[in-house]
Amino acid sequence: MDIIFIRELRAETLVGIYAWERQVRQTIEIDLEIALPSSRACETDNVEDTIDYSRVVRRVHEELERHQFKLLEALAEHLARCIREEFKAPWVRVSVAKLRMMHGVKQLGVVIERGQRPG
Ligand SMILES: Nc1nc2c(c(=O)[nH]1)N=C([C@H](O)[C@@H](O)CO)CN2
Repeated sequence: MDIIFIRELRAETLVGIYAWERQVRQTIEIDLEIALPSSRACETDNVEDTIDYSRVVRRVHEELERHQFKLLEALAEHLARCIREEFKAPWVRVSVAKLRMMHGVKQLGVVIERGQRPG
């Protein structure tokens, strides 16, 4: 199985369970691992045969502009579904973290995996 990864993607978005969090954008950090439907690009050297990670980054920013969530779980689920559907990815791992939300904690967040990880 081949995987593309995107690490430490930072985005500004409205997310949180408290009223103030739905008015003030926060920086979140996203890590993605996305299984490729095939390893064809390793042979063809053609970006059309893989998932273009720059397109994924653009789509993540677009989705975070369009949608607001209370929980990081719901935000992660939305991104996982979007990536699986649009890029035909059989499996994704999505990690979403808030930075320094609590005293003494560098990051808080969730990791979800969706789909079948090819063997
Ligand atoms: N499991 C979760 N717990 C909490 C979340 C969350 O998204 N998932 N969010 C909050 C608040 O919005 C927090 O970030 C503000 O302190 C609390 N717990």
